[in-house]
Order: sequence, then C-alpha cells, then structure tokens
Amino acid sequence: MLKLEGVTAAYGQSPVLFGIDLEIADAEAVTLIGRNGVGKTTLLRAITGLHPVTGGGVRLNGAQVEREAAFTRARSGLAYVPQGRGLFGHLTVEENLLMGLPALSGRATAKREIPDLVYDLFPICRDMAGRRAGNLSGGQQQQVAIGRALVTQPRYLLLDEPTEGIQPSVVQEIEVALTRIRTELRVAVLLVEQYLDFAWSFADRYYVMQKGRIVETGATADTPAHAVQRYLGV
Ligand SMILES: Nc1ncnc2c1ncn2[C@@H]1O[C@H](COP(=O)(O)OP(=O)(O)OP(=O)(O)O)[C@@H](O)[C@H]1O
Repeated sequence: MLKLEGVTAAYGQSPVLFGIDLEIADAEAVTLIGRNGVGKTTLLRAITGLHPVTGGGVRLNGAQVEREAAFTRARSGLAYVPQGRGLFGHLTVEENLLMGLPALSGRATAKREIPDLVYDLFPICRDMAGRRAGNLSGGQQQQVAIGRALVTQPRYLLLDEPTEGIQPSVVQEIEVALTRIRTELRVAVLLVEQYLDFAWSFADRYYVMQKGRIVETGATADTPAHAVQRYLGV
C-alpha cells in the first residue's frame, strides 16, 4: 500500500499542496485528474522524493519514506515516468533502459539485466535498441520511458500524462501494456491524465484535484467520466 497523509508542499514561500490524503492498494489502478497547474506533477514528485514535502507523511508498505532520498524510494519499489518522458535523447534506447538498473542494486535477489518482459510488453525497446531515443516518435519514446521504469522492477508506477501528444493507436497499445503490467506483474499504477476516456477505461478509482486539494474521489465504475469533466474545463 502507498499512502499519503496530509501531504503539503511549496515552491519557496508559495504553498502548492494543502494536505493531500490518497492511497493506492497493491496492483490497483488509480487516476488523478485536474486542470493544468493544480499541483498534480508536484504531488507525483513529492511521492517519489524529487520535491520535498513541508508536512504530512508518505508511507510505502508501512514505512515512512517522506524524508528518504528519491533513489532510496526507487529501491523500495517506486518508479516514475515524468511528463515529457525524461529520456536522454542523445543516448540509445538500450542505454536509456540500462539507466533503470542502479535502482536494483539494493536488492540482492534481483537479476541485473533488462527483464525479457520489458521487450515483450514493448517490442520497440528491442527493435530500436540501437537508435537514439531523441529520434523516436512521441509514442515510441513513451513506451521506452515506461519500459525503463519497469527495469527497476517497481511495485508502484507513477505516470504523468503518458498520452500527451500521442496518436490514438499508440494510446491503445499503451493501455494494453499498462493493463498487463497491473494484472500480470501486479504493479499498482497512479496515472495523472487529462484524457478522461483513457483514464476511466484504465483506472479502478479516481481522485480529482483542485488548487492543491483533493476535492472528490470515487470508483470510476460508479461515476461516468462526463460527471467529472467540469473539473477539467471545456
Ligand atoms: N519550479 C517551480 N517553481 C515555482 N512554481 C512552480 C514550479 N513548478 C510548478 N509551479 C507552480 O506550482 C503549481 C502546481 O504546478 P504543477 O506542475 O504541479 O501542476 P499540474 O497540475 O501538474 O499542472 P500541469 O498539468 O500543467 O503539469 C502551479 O501553480 C505552478 O505554476
């Protein structure tokens, strides 16, 4: 279980997150939606340790991790795919994938190689292994970025707007892969997403954020997507 309790964060003197409570069970798919600028990216970065919290707690499998460094949290099973994918464009696809391996160094049992499953889920990672990541299409880069996150063998995968700027056929492929990641690998997914149809089709539960606060939560099966559309504007 990943659990946030009253998480607050700020940029300098400006508070951005005001007491966020949120939880994700093992292998659960949860989506976090809200307009631009409400604090979604900051929240993901606070969970991963890339942005400091000013208060509240982040619990990962029962352990308080809000003061732990990002690499420690990665070793404990948190993986993050940032908005814009965060690949190294001048490095090859394979070199980008290998970047995920250091996160395994704390786990004696882990095999320090790219798991076959990454290639199985995203064949592009093998087919384009020697190509510079920067030369791939947006959709291909997104698949490599998720593949790299999986190399760390996470229990929780945090994704920031993976469908942004990606053509619909690739969005579908990504959804199929994410569903397999959940059901076959039993990895929980927290998906920040503006594309509601995708978010609703994928996630079991949702949280809505407004101005740094969670204002609504529920099961996607109980709430039609159009009922939350107003939170995203037109
Ligand atoms: N580096 C920064 N320095 C100062 N303020 C920032 C910084 N990054 C974000 N902010 C501000 O913090 C607030 C939350 O931003 P954040 O990026 O977390 O929102 P978001 O919901 O992810 O939006 P988007 O969908 O546009 O990424 C915004 O008001 C933004 O302007």
